[in-house]
Amino acid sequence: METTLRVGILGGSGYTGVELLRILAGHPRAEVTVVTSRQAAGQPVADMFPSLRGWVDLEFEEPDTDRLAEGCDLVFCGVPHGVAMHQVPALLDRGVRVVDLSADFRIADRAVYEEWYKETHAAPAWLERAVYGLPEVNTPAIRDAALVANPGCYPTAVQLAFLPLLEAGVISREGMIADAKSGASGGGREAKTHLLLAEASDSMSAYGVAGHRHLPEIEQGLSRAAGESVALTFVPHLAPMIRGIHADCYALLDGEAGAGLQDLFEARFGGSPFVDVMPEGSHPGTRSVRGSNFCRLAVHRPRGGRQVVVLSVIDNLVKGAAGQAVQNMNLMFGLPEEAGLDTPPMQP
Ligand SMILES: NC(=O)C1=CN([C@@H]2O[C@H](COP(=O)(O)OP(=O)(O)OC[C@H]3O[C@@H](n4cnc5c(N)ncnc54)[C@H](OP(=O)(O)O)[C@@H]3O)[C@@H](O)[C@H]2O)C=CC1
Ligand SMILES: CC(=O)N[C@@H](CCC(=O)OP(=O)(O)O)C(=O)O
Repeated sequence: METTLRVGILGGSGYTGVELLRILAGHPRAEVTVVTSRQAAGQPVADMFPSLRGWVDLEFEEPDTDRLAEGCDLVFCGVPHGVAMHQVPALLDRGVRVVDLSADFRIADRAVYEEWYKETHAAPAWLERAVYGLPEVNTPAIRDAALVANPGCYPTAVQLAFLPLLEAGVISREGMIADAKSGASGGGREAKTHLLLAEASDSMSAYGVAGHRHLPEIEQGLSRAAGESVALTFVPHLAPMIRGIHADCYALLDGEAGAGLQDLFEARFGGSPFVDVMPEGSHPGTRSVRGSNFCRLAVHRPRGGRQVVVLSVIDNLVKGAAGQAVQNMNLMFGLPEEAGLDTPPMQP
């Protein structure tokens, strides 16, 4: 008889938490047994999120390591960075496998983490053992991992766009640019002035141009793919939408390598169920992936010149967070990679 995986969500009242609950409600082999929130402890989940009435019959609980360790085979950690590194090791020590959605275990080099996150890392030994959870790169290691560091939303969109080009060595290491726009849910559910409707809607603004904390994570992934250090100019924007990331990724081709770019991308992602390489010259919108775990890519080479432009769209809460986390869970427990995730995007 097939067993059901018992799953906990630490930080279940946030945007990634409720997205995990939505996805897992339709998962054939996993059941959420514990969901935590300090502020909503004792409150039925469906009272806070009426969208889950009839699907989730649980109450939020205070975060408690014993309860999570006894009730769960795997815990998704959806708490802020700087918090996760204090809570994850105790679960791992109890034999629970963890997918951490925060940034705390994504950057292998402790000094780089501490420089960008302005925190002393509380669990450096686990930093070394964590597996970076981009399945399109790391599937074998993810299968065996105790701790998976789920990638950030911008890093997912940007890395998938550049990986085939770097792995094949067809672009210059100079002048790589990622110009990316994110929906407001990327900023989390906590009240923040710049995310108020009257601030974020009907306007768009760049931020973090001098250095966003996702830059070292993206450069780490791109450098691993290239086999040498890669630098990037990364400009994130807050866009007037709720979900979605649209990343325009620019690079200069080396020599005459451009002719087979479409074939290169199709071959690279031929075995990746959640990466869709669209017909050459397509313009995918964020709506084409909304609510789904897909990344859609479109390769352009304007006027047949040296410039290559790869458009990459994801839903920040799904392929950029909760969906990718479930994809990682599926790999860790030998389940079909698409389990719980094989639903089409929402249109409109
Ligand atoms: N939003 C997005 O698109 C993405 C987010 N992420 C990352 O995923 C994580 C969760 O993000 P998101 O859901 O947006 O964040 P939210 O701010 O929406 O939710 C945070 C959750 O963590 C809980 N929490 C906060 N502080 C603590 C604490 N000290 N101890 C225990 N629980 C705590 C909150 O509940 P309570 O305060 O009631 O305990 C809440 O459930 C973050 O690390 C984020 O950076 C990653 C990729 C994309
Ligand atoms: C629009 C917005 O504010 N986006 C967030 C990034 C999203 C996120 O949660 O990043 P981590 O996964 O690394 O935590 C930001 O720029 O900080």
